[in-house]
Amino acid sequence: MSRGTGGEGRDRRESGARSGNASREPQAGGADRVSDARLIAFEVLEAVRSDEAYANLLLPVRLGRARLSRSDAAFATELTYGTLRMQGFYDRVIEIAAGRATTAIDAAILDVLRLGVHQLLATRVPTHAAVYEQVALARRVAPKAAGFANAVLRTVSRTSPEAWRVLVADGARNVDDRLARVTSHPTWIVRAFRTALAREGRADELEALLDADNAAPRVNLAVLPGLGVDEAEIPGFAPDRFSPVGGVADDPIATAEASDGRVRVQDEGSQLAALALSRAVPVHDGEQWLDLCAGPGGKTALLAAEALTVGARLVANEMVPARADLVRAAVAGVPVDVDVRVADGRELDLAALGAPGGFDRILLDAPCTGLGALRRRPEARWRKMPSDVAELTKLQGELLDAAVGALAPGGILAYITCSPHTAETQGTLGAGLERWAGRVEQLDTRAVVQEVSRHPLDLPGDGQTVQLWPHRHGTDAMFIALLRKLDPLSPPTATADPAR
Ligand SMILES: C[S@@+](CC[C@H](N)C(=O)[O-])C[C@H]1O[C@@H](n2cnc3c(N)ncnc32)[C@H](O)[C@@H]1O
Repeated sequence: MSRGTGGEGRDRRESGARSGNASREPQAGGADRVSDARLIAFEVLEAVRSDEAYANLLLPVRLGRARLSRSDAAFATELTYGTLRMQGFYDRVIEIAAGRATTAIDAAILDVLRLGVHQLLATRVPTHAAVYEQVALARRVAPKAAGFANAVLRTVSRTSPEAWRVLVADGARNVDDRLARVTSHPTWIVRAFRTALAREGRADELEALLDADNAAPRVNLAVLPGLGVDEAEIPGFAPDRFSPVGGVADDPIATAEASDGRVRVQDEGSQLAALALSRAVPVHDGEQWLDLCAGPGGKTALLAAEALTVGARLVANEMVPARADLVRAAVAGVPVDVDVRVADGRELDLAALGAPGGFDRILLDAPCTGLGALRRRPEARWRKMPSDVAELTKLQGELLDAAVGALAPGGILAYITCSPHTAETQGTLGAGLERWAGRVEQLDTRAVVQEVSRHPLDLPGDGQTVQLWPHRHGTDAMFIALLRKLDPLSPPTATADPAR
Protein backbone atom coordinates (compact mmCIF):
# COMPACT_ATOMS: atom_id res chain seq x y z
CA MET A 1 0.00 0.00 0.00
CA SER A 2 1.25 3.41 -0.82
CA ARG A 3 1.55 5.60 2.30
CA GLY A 4 1.52 8.94 0.54
CA THR A 5 -0.13 10.54 -2.42
CA GLY A 6 2.00 13.47 -3.21
CA GLY A 7 1.09 17.01 -3.94
CA GLU A 8 -2.05 18.65 -2.77
CA GLY A 9 -2.86 21.90 -4.54
CA ARG A 10 -2.21 25.00 -2.52
CA ASP A 11 -4.51 26.26 0.19
CA ARG A 12 -7.92 27.17 -1.26
CA ARG A 13 -7.46 30.77 -0.16
CA GLU A 14 -4.50 30.87 -2.51
CA SER A 15 -6.49 29.04 -5.14
CA GLY A 16 -9.12 31.75 -4.96
CA ALA A 17 -11.95 29.36 -3.94
CA ARG A 18 -14.09 30.31 -0.95
CA SER A 19 -16.07 28.13 1.40
CA GLY A 20 -19.36 29.91 0.74
CA ASN A 21 -22.12 28.24 -1.22
CA ALA A 22 -21.35 30.31 -4.28
CA SER A 23 -18.07 28.47 -4.72
CA ARG A 24 -19.96 25.18 -4.87
CA GLU A 25 -21.89 25.99 -7.99
CA PRO A 26 -21.37 23.26 -10.57
CA GLN A 27 -18.81 24.05 -13.23
CA ALA A 28 -19.86 24.32 -16.84
CA GLY A 29 -20.43 20.96 -18.48
CA GLY A 30 -21.76 19.29 -15.32
CA ALA A 31 -18.53 17.36 -14.81
CA ASP A 32 -18.58 17.92 -11.07
CA ARG A 33 -22.05 16.80 -10.11
CA VAL A 34 -22.40 16.27 -6.36
CA SER A 35 -25.53 14.79 -4.85
CA ASP A 36 -27.60 17.01 -2.55
CA ALA A 37 -27.12 14.54 0.30
CA ARG A 38 -23.32 14.84 0.07
CA LEU A 39 -23.48 18.61 -0.26
CA ILE A 40 -25.67 18.94 2.82
CA ALA A 41 -23.45 16.58 4.82
CA PHE A 42 -20.40 18.62 3.79
CA GLU A 43 -22.03 21.92 4.72
CA VAL A 44 -23.05 20.62 8.13
CA LEU A 45 -19.54 19.29 8.77
CA GLU A 46 -18.13 22.64 7.78
CA ALA A 47 -20.52 24.53 10.09
CA VAL A 48 -19.70 22.16 12.95
CA ARG A 49 -16.01 22.81 12.40
CA SER A 50 -15.98 26.52 11.77
CA ASP A 51 -19.08 27.84 13.59
CA GLU A 52 -19.33 25.34 16.46
CA ALA A 53 -22.76 24.34 15.09
CA TYR A 54 -24.57 21.32 16.50
CA ALA A 55 -25.21 18.70 13.84
CA ASN A 56 -28.39 17.44 15.50
CA LEU A 57 -29.89 20.95 15.32
CA LEU A 58 -28.53 22.09 11.97
CA LEU A 59 -29.03 18.96 9.88
CA PRO A 60 -32.85 18.77 10.23
CA VAL A 61 -33.07 22.44 9.15
CA ARG A 62 -30.92 21.82 6.07
CA LEU A 63 -32.84 18.65 5.20
CA GLY A 64 -36.16 20.44 5.56
CA ARG A 65 -35.03 23.26 3.29
CA ALA A 66 -33.68 20.91 0.61
CA ARG A 67 -36.85 18.77 0.54
CA LEU A 68 -34.86 15.59 -0.07
CA SER A 69 -36.57 12.26 -0.60
CA ARG A 70 -36.74 10.06 2.47
CA SER A 71 -33.88 7.85 1.30
CA ASP A 72 -31.65 10.82 0.37
CA ALA A 73 -32.35 12.42 3.76
CA ALA A 74 -31.42 9.14 5.45
CA PHE A 75 -28.20 9.03 3.41
CA ALA A 76 -27.32 12.62 4.31
CA THR A 77 -27.95 11.84 7.99
CA GLU A 78 -25.82 8.70 7.90
CA LEU A 79 -23.01 10.55 6.13
CA THR A 80 -23.05 13.46 8.57
CA TYR A 81 -23.39 11.54 11.82
CA GLY A 82 -21.20 8.63 10.79
CA THR A 83 -18.40 10.92 9.64
CA LEU A 84 -18.51 13.10 12.77
CA ARG A 85 -18.51 10.08 15.09
CA MET A 86 -15.59 8.38 13.36
CA GLN A 87 -13.66 11.58 12.65
CA GLY A 88 -10.71 10.65 14.89
CA PHE A 89 -10.29 7.30 13.16
CA TYR A 90 -10.74 8.76 9.69
CA ASP A 91 -8.19 11.48 10.39
CA ARG A 92 -5.57 8.85 11.16
CA VAL A 93 -6.48 6.98 7.99
CA ILE A 94 -6.11 10.22 6.01
CA GLU A 95 -2.76 11.02 7.65
CA ILE A 96 -1.39 7.61 6.72
CA ALA A 97 -2.77 7.76 3.18
CA ALA A 98 -1.69 11.36 2.59
CA GLY A 99 1.66 11.03 4.32
CA ARG A 100 1.10 14.25 6.23
CA ALA A 101 -0.63 15.50 9.36
CA THR A 102 -4.24 16.62 9.06
CA THR A 103 -3.12 20.03 10.35
CA ALA A 104 -1.21 20.38 7.07
CA ILE A 105 -4.36 19.80 5.00
CA ASP A 106 -6.76 22.57 4.07
CA ALA A 107 -9.72 22.38 6.48
CA ALA A 108 -12.46 22.18 3.82
CA ILE A 109 -10.58 19.54 1.86
CA LEU A 110 -10.14 17.59 5.09
CA ASP A 111 -13.94 17.58 5.52
CA VAL A 112 -14.32 16.38 1.92
CA LEU A 113 -11.82 13.58 2.61
CA ARG A 114 -13.49 12.58 5.89
CA LEU A 115 -16.82 12.20 4.09
CA GLY A 116 -15.13 10.19 1.36
CA VAL A 117 -13.33 7.89 3.79
CA HIS A 118 -16.62 7.25 5.59
CA GLN A 119 -18.25 6.18 2.34
CA LEU A 120 -15.30 3.96 1.45
CA LEU A 121 -14.86 2.26 4.81
CA ALA A 122 -18.30 2.23 6.41
CA THR A 123 -21.00 2.27 3.72
CA ARG A 124 -22.01 0.27 0.69
CA VAL A 125 -21.49 3.20 -1.65
CA PRO A 126 -19.51 1.84 -4.62
CA THR A 127 -15.89 3.00 -4.56
CA HIS A 128 -16.08 4.75 -7.93
CA ALA A 129 -19.16 6.76 -6.86
CA ALA A 130 -17.63 7.77 -3.53
CA VAL A 131 -14.35 8.86 -5.11
CA TYR A 132 -15.96 10.55 -8.11
CA GLU A 133 -18.42 12.64 -6.10
CA GLN A 134 -15.98 13.60 -3.36
CA VAL A 135 -13.42 14.67 -5.92
CA ALA A 136 -16.13 16.70 -7.65
CA LEU A 137 -16.89 18.32 -4.30
CA ALA A 138 -13.19 19.00 -3.76
CA ARG A 139 -13.09 20.66 -7.17
CA ARG A 140 -15.84 23.02 -6.07
CA VAL A 141 -14.38 24.00 -2.69
CA ALA A 142 -10.68 24.06 -3.59
CA PRO A 143 -10.09 23.28 -7.31
CA LYS A 144 -6.33 22.98 -6.98
CA ALA A 145 -6.67 20.31 -4.28
CA ALA A 146 -8.89 17.99 -6.36
CA GLY A 147 -5.94 15.90 -7.54
CA PHE A 148 -4.74 15.50 -3.98
CA ALA A 149 -8.22 14.43 -2.82
CA ASN A 150 -8.42 11.94 -5.67
CA ALA A 151 -5.04 10.42 -4.77
CA VAL A 152 -5.83 10.13 -1.04
CA LEU A 153 -9.22 8.55 -1.59
CA ARG A 154 -7.87 6.07 -4.13
CA THR A 155 -5.15 5.09 -1.66
CA VAL A 156 -7.73 4.62 1.10
CA SER A 157 -9.92 2.50 -1.19
CA ARG A 158 -7.12 0.01 -1.85
CA THR A 159 -7.04 -1.21 1.78
CA SER A 160 -9.86 -2.99 3.62
CA PRO A 161 -11.54 -1.46 6.72
CA GLU A 162 -10.10 -4.29 8.88
CA ALA A 163 -6.58 -3.61 7.61
CA TRP A 164 -7.04 0.12 8.26
CA ARG A 165 -7.97 -0.67 11.88
CA VAL A 166 -4.69 -2.55 12.27
CA LEU A 167 -2.74 0.32 10.72
CA VAL A 168 -4.45 2.94 12.87
CA ALA A 169 -3.86 0.91 16.06
CA ASP A 170 -0.20 0.42 15.17
CA GLY A 171 2.03 2.21 17.67
CA ALA A 172 -0.66 2.73 20.31
CA ARG A 173 0.93 3.47 23.67
CA ASN A 174 -1.41 1.26 25.74
CA VAL A 175 -4.76 -0.55 25.69
CA ASP A 176 -6.83 2.61 26.17
CA ASP A 177 -4.90 4.43 23.46
CA ARG A 178 -5.55 1.51 21.09
CA LEU A 179 -9.27 1.50 21.92
CA ALA A 180 -9.39 5.28 21.54
CA ARG A 181 -7.82 5.11 18.07
CA VAL A 182 -9.87 2.22 16.76
CA THR A 183 -13.25 3.32 18.16
CA SER A 184 -12.67 7.01 17.46
CA HIS A 185 -12.84 8.44 20.98
CA PRO A 186 -10.45 10.83 22.74
CA THR A 187 -8.29 8.80 25.15
CA TRP A 188 -9.42 10.78 28.22
CA ILE A 189 -13.02 9.74 27.50
CA VAL A 190 -12.03 6.08 27.15
CA ARG A 191 -10.30 6.32 30.55
CA ALA A 192 -13.33 8.00 32.12
CA PHE A 193 -15.60 5.24 30.80
CA ARG A 194 -13.22 2.56 32.04
CA THR A 195 -13.23 4.10 35.52
CA ALA A 196 -17.03 4.29 35.61
CA LEU A 197 -17.49 0.70 34.42
CA ALA A 198 -14.80 -0.56 36.81
CA ARG A 199 -16.84 0.87 39.72
CA GLU A 200 -19.47 -1.68 38.76
CA GLY A 201 -16.94 -4.48 38.24
CA ARG A 202 -17.68 -4.34 34.48
CA ALA A 203 -14.52 -2.89 32.94
CA ASP A 204 -14.72 -5.79 30.47
CA GLU A 205 -17.70 -4.03 28.85
CA LEU A 206 -15.61 -1.05 27.74
CA GLU A 207 -15.26 -2.07 24.10
CA ALA A 208 -18.99 -2.79 23.82
CA LEU A 209 -19.72 0.67 25.22
CA LEU A 210 -17.35 2.39 22.80
CA ASP A 211 -18.90 0.48 19.89
CA ALA A 212 -22.40 1.42 21.05
CA ASP A 213 -21.39 5.10 20.92
CA ASN A 214 -20.70 4.65 17.21
CA ALA A 215 -24.09 3.17 16.36
CA ALA A 216 -27.13 5.29 15.57
CA PRO A 217 -29.57 5.20 18.50
CA ARG A 218 -33.14 4.12 17.83
CA VAL A 219 -35.73 6.88 17.73
CA ASN A 220 -37.59 6.24 20.97
CA LEU A 221 -40.95 7.64 21.97
CA ALA A 222 -42.52 8.67 25.25
CA VAL A 223 -46.29 8.36 25.29
CA LEU A 224 -47.13 10.95 27.93
CA PRO A 225 -49.35 9.23 30.48
CA GLY A 226 -52.87 10.34 31.27
CA LEU A 227 -53.42 12.23 28.01
CA GLY A 228 -55.66 9.69 26.31
CA VAL A 229 -53.21 8.29 23.74
CA ASP A 230 -54.05 4.68 22.85
CA GLU A 231 -50.76 2.93 22.12
CA ALA A 232 -52.63 0.24 20.20
CA GLU A 233 -53.52 2.88 17.61
CA ILE A 234 -49.90 3.87 16.96
CA PRO A 235 -48.76 1.94 13.84
CA GLY A 236 -46.08 -0.59 14.77
CA PHE A 237 -45.95 0.42 18.42
CA ALA A 238 -43.79 -1.86 20.56
CA PRO A 239 -43.25 -1.02 24.23
CA ASP A 240 -39.80 -0.29 25.58
CA ARG A 241 -38.05 -2.94 27.65
CA PHE A 242 -37.81 -0.69 30.71
CA SER A 243 -39.76 2.56 30.54
CA PRO A 244 -43.45 2.03 31.29
CA VAL A 245 -44.37 4.99 29.07
CA GLY A 246 -41.90 4.41 26.23
CA GLY A 247 -41.83 2.53 22.97
CA VAL A 248 -40.92 2.47 19.32
CA ALA A 249 -43.15 2.83 16.27
CA ASP A 250 -43.04 2.36 12.51
CA ASP A 251 -42.67 6.09 11.90
CA PRO A 252 -41.79 7.68 15.23
CA ILE A 253 -41.31 11.19 13.89
CA ALA A 254 -44.67 11.22 12.11
CA THR A 255 -46.30 9.73 15.20
CA ALA A 256 -44.88 12.48 17.43
CA GLU A 257 -45.79 15.20 14.92
CA ALA A 258 -49.38 14.04 14.68
CA SER A 259 -49.90 13.74 18.44
CA ASP A 260 -50.36 17.39 19.53
CA GLY A 261 -47.43 17.05 21.89
CA ARG A 262 -48.78 13.98 23.68
CA VAL A 263 -46.20 11.64 22.15
CA ARG A 264 -42.61 12.86 22.17
CA VAL A 265 -39.26 11.62 20.97
CA GLN A 266 -37.32 10.83 24.16
CA ASP A 267 -34.55 8.50 25.22
CA GLU A 268 -35.73 5.66 27.45
CA GLY A 269 -33.17 6.54 30.14
CA SER A 270 -34.48 10.10 30.34
CA GLN A 271 -37.95 8.72 30.90
CA LEU A 272 -36.76 6.48 33.74
CA ALA A 273 -34.94 9.44 35.31
CA ALA A 274 -38.05 11.66 35.34
CA LEU A 275 -40.28 8.82 36.57
CA ALA A 276 -37.81 7.96 39.34
CA LEU A 277 -38.63 11.35 40.83
CA SER A 278 -42.38 11.46 40.20
CA ARG A 279 -42.91 7.85 41.35
CA ALA A 280 -40.33 7.58 44.16
CA VAL A 281 -42.91 7.81 46.94
CA PRO A 282 -46.66 8.37 46.97
CA VAL A 283 -47.72 11.92 46.13
CA HIS A 284 -49.61 13.87 48.78
CA ASP A 285 -52.19 16.55 48.12
CA GLY A 286 -51.01 19.85 46.71
CA GLU A 287 -47.38 18.90 46.08
CA GLN A 288 -45.09 21.52 44.53
CA TRP A 289 -42.53 20.28 41.98
CA LEU A 290 -39.57 22.11 40.47
CA ASP A 291 -37.55 21.26 37.38
CA LEU A 292 -34.46 23.35 38.13
CA CYS A 293 -32.53 23.13 34.83
CA ALA A 294 -35.37 22.38 32.48
CA GLY A 295 -34.27 23.32 28.94
CA PRO A 296 -35.13 22.08 26.38
CA GLY A 297 -37.93 20.48 28.36
CA GLY A 298 -37.99 16.77 27.52
CA LYS A 299 -38.23 15.68 31.13
CA THR A 300 -40.42 18.67 32.01
CA ALA A 301 -43.08 17.40 29.59
CA LEU A 302 -43.13 13.97 31.21
CA LEU A 303 -43.16 15.51 34.70
CA ALA A 304 -46.01 17.79 33.60
CA ALA A 305 -48.08 14.77 32.53
CA GLU A 306 -47.29 13.07 35.84
CA ALA A 307 -48.13 16.27 37.75
CA LEU A 308 -51.47 16.50 35.94
CA THR A 309 -52.32 12.92 36.93
CA VAL A 310 -51.61 13.46 40.63
CA GLY A 311 -52.63 17.11 40.98
CA ALA A 312 -49.17 18.56 41.64
CA ARG A 313 -48.04 22.07 40.63
CA LEU A 314 -44.94 22.21 38.40
CA VAL A 315 -42.47 25.07 38.06
CA ALA A 316 -39.80 24.81 35.34
CA ASN A 317 -36.69 26.96 35.59
CA GLU A 318 -34.06 27.49 32.89
CA MET A 319 -31.24 29.98 32.73
CA VAL A 320 -31.10 30.47 28.94
CA PRO A 321 -34.19 32.33 27.63
CA ALA A 322 -34.21 30.57 24.24
CA ARG A 323 -34.12 27.21 26.01
CA ALA A 324 -36.95 28.33 28.30
CA ASP A 325 -38.98 28.93 25.11
CA LEU A 326 -38.26 25.32 24.13
CA VAL A 327 -39.58 24.23 27.53
CA ARG A 328 -42.81 26.16 26.89
CA ALA A 329 -43.15 24.43 23.53
CA ALA A 330 -42.38 21.02 25.06
CA VAL A 331 -45.18 21.25 27.63
CA ALA A 332 -47.73 22.75 25.23
CA GLY A 333 -49.40 19.37 24.71
CA VAL A 334 -50.09 18.83 28.42
CA PRO A 335 -53.25 20.58 29.63
CA VAL A 336 -51.72 21.82 32.87
CA ASP A 337 -50.23 25.22 33.76
CA VAL A 338 -46.48 24.83 33.94
CA ASP A 339 -44.91 27.96 35.39
CA VAL A 340 -41.80 28.46 33.21
CA ARG A 341 -39.21 30.84 34.70
CA VAL A 342 -35.89 32.15 33.45
CA ALA A 343 -33.31 32.38 36.23
CA ASP A 344 -29.97 31.12 37.44
CA GLY A 345 -30.89 28.04 39.42
CA ARG A 346 -28.30 28.99 42.04
CA GLU A 347 -30.26 32.10 42.96
CA LEU A 348 -33.78 30.90 43.61
CA ASP A 349 -36.36 33.10 45.32
CA LEU A 350 -38.77 30.54 46.76
CA ALA A 351 -41.45 33.07 47.63
CA ALA A 352 -41.38 34.48 44.10
CA LEU A 353 -41.68 30.94 42.76
CA GLY A 354 -44.85 30.45 44.81
CA ALA A 355 -43.27 27.89 47.14
CA PRO A 356 -42.16 29.77 50.29
CA GLY A 357 -42.04 26.50 52.25
CA GLY A 358 -39.90 24.81 49.61
CA PHE A 359 -40.61 22.20 46.92
CA ASP A 360 -41.68 18.61 47.56
CA ARG A 361 -39.81 17.25 44.54
CA ILE A 362 -36.98 18.79 42.55
CA LEU A 363 -35.43 17.49 39.36
CA LEU A 364 -31.83 18.61 38.96
CA ASP A 365 -30.89 17.42 35.50
CA ALA A 366 -27.53 19.08 35.78
CA PRO A 367 -25.50 20.74 33.04
CA CYS A 368 -22.79 18.15 32.33
CA THR A 369 -20.27 17.01 29.74
CA GLY A 370 -22.94 14.90 28.04
CA LEU A 371 -20.49 12.02 27.64
CA GLY A 372 -23.42 9.64 28.07
CA ALA A 373 -25.14 10.87 24.91
CA LEU A 374 -22.29 10.68 22.40
CA ARG A 375 -24.47 8.51 20.15
CA ARG A 376 -26.83 11.38 19.42
CA ARG A 377 -24.42 14.34 19.64
CA PRO A 378 -21.82 13.11 17.20
CA GLU A 379 -19.39 16.03 17.40
CA ALA A 380 -19.49 16.32 21.21
CA ARG A 381 -16.62 13.91 21.81
CA TRP A 382 -14.23 16.19 19.88
CA ARG A 383 -15.41 19.38 21.57
CA LYS A 384 -15.38 18.39 25.21
CA MET A 385 -12.12 18.80 27.09
CA PRO A 386 -10.98 17.34 30.39
CA SER A 387 -10.94 20.92 31.74
CA ASP A 388 -14.74 21.08 31.18
CA VAL A 389 -15.19 18.46 33.88
CA ALA A 390 -13.71 20.66 36.62
CA GLU A 391 -15.82 23.65 35.59
CA LEU A 392 -18.99 21.60 35.39
CA THR A 393 -18.54 19.78 38.69
CA LYS A 394 -18.22 23.17 40.41
CA LEU A 395 -21.49 24.33 38.82
CA GLN A 396 -23.15 20.98 39.61
CA GLY A 397 -22.17 21.31 43.28
CA GLU A 398 -23.57 24.83 43.46
CA LEU A 399 -26.83 23.77 41.80
CA LEU A 400 -27.05 20.74 44.10
CA ASP A 401 -26.71 23.04 47.12
CA ALA A 402 -29.38 25.37 45.73
CA ALA A 403 -31.69 22.43 45.06
CA VAL A 404 -31.30 20.96 48.53
CA GLY A 405 -31.82 24.43 49.96
CA ALA A 406 -35.06 24.73 47.96
CA LEU A 407 -36.48 21.41 49.18
CA ALA A 408 -39.24 21.38 51.75
CA PRO A 409 -38.50 19.17 54.78
CA GLY A 410 -39.04 15.56 53.62
CA GLY A 411 -38.79 16.70 49.99
CA ILE A 412 -37.05 14.59 47.35
CA LEU A 413 -34.34 15.60 44.92
CA ALA A 414 -33.35 13.67 41.79
CA TYR A 415 -29.76 14.46 40.81
CA ILE A 416 -29.31 13.42 37.19
CA THR A 417 -26.54 13.67 34.61
CA CYS A 418 -26.35 12.40 31.05
CA SER A 419 -22.71 11.67 31.76
CA PRO A 420 -21.21 8.62 33.44
CA HIS A 421 -17.99 10.50 34.31
CA THR A 422 -17.50 9.61 37.98
CA ALA A 423 -16.43 13.17 38.86
CA GLU A 424 -19.86 14.37 37.68
CA THR A 425 -21.81 11.47 39.16
CA GLN A 426 -20.44 10.01 42.40
CA GLY A 427 -17.98 12.90 42.81
CA THR A 428 -20.55 15.71 42.79
CA LEU A 429 -23.02 13.60 44.73
CA GLY A 430 -20.54 12.46 47.39
CA ALA A 431 -19.25 15.99 47.99
CA GLY A 432 -22.84 17.23 48.28
CA LEU A 433 -23.73 14.49 50.75
CA GLU A 434 -20.74 15.50 52.88
CA ARG A 435 -21.73 19.16 52.86
CA TRP A 436 -25.31 18.26 53.80
CA ALA A 437 -24.42 15.49 56.26
CA GLY A 438 -27.18 14.98 58.79
CA ARG A 439 -29.62 17.07 56.77
CA VAL A 440 -30.00 14.89 53.67
CA GLU A 441 -30.23 11.12 53.20
CA GLN A 442 -29.72 9.02 50.10
CA LEU A 443 -32.69 6.96 48.94
CA ASP A 444 -32.38 3.53 47.36
CA THR A 445 -32.65 4.80 43.78
CA ARG A 446 -32.08 1.31 42.41
CA ALA A 447 -35.14 -0.01 44.22
CA VAL A 448 -37.22 2.89 42.91
CA VAL A 449 -36.06 2.51 39.30
CA GLN A 450 -36.47 -1.28 39.36
CA GLU A 451 -40.01 -0.72 40.65
CA VAL A 452 -40.76 1.82 37.91
CA SER A 453 -39.27 -0.35 35.17
CA ARG A 454 -41.27 -2.87 33.13
CA HIS A 455 -38.45 -5.43 33.39
CA PRO A 456 -35.53 -5.78 35.81
CA LEU A 457 -32.48 -3.76 34.88
CA ASP A 458 -28.95 -5.19 35.10
CA LEU A 459 -27.44 -2.81 37.70
CA PRO A 460 -24.23 -4.43 38.99
CA GLY A 461 -21.98 -3.28 41.82
CA ASP A 462 -23.07 -2.00 45.17
CA GLY A 463 -24.50 1.35 46.12
CA GLN A 464 -27.90 2.91 45.78
CA THR A 465 -27.52 5.00 42.64
CA VAL A 466 -28.42 4.01 39.09
CA GLN A 467 -26.06 4.18 36.11
CA LEU A 468 -27.64 3.32 32.77
CA TRP A 469 -25.56 2.47 29.68
CA PRO A 470 -26.06 2.47 25.90
CA HIS A 471 -24.49 -0.96 25.39
CA ARG A 472 -26.25 -2.63 28.32
CA HIS A 473 -29.64 -0.96 28.49
CA GLY A 474 -29.96 0.68 25.05
CA THR A 475 -30.33 4.08 26.75
CA ASP A 476 -28.10 7.11 27.06
CA ALA A 477 -25.66 6.73 29.96
CA MET A 478 -27.88 8.50 32.51
CA PHE A 479 -26.94 8.68 36.16
CA ILE A 480 -29.77 8.94 38.69
CA ALA A 481 -29.53 9.56 42.44
CA LEU A 482 -32.46 10.30 44.74
CA LEU A 483 -31.96 12.26 47.96
CA ARG A 484 -34.39 13.21 50.70
CA LYS A 485 -34.10 16.33 52.82
CA LEU A 486 -34.55 15.24 56.38
CA ASP A 487 -37.49 16.55 58.27
CA PRO A 488 -36.05 17.71 61.60
CA LEU A 489 -39.21 16.39 63.23
CA SER A 490 -38.95 12.78 61.93
CA PRO A 491 -36.12 10.23 62.11
CA PRO A 492 -34.17 9.37 58.94
CA THR A 493 -35.16 6.26 56.98
CA ALA A 494 -32.60 3.98 55.37
CA THR A 495 -34.32 3.27 52.10
CA ALA A 496 -36.95 4.60 49.79
CA ASP A 497 -40.47 3.42 49.81
CA PRO A 498 -41.13 2.61 46.18
CA ALA A 499 -44.77 3.03 45.41
CA ARG A 500 -47.19 3.26 42.49
C1 LIG B 1 -28.88 18.68 30.89
S1 LIG B 1 -29.73 20.07 30.38
C2 LIG B 1 -31.37 19.71 30.95
C3 LIG B 1 -32.12 18.80 29.99
C4 LIG B 1 -33.60 18.76 30.29
N1 LIG B 1 -33.88 18.33 31.64
C5 LIG B 1 -34.36 17.88 29.34
O1 LIG B 1 -34.66 16.72 29.68
O2 LIG B 1 -34.70 18.33 28.24
C6 LIG B 1 -29.20 21.28 31.51
C7 LIG B 1 -29.84 22.64 31.34
O3 LIG B 1 -29.39 23.47 32.40
C8 LIG B 1 -29.30 24.79 31.94
N2 LIG B 1 -28.46 25.52 32.91
C9 LIG B 1 -27.11 25.64 32.91
N3 LIG B 1 -26.73 26.37 33.98
C10 LIG B 1 -27.84 26.70 34.66
C11 LIG B 1 -28.09 27.44 35.84
N4 LIG B 1 -27.11 27.99 36.54
N5 LIG B 1 -29.37 27.58 36.24
C12 LIG B 1 -30.39 27.03 35.54
N6 LIG B 1 -30.21 26.33 34.41
C13 LIG B 1 -28.96 26.16 33.98
C14 LIG B 1 -28.74 24.64 30.56
O4 LIG B 1 -29.02 25.79 29.78
C15 LIG B 1 -29.46 23.40 30.06
O5 LIG B 1 -30.63 23.77 29.37
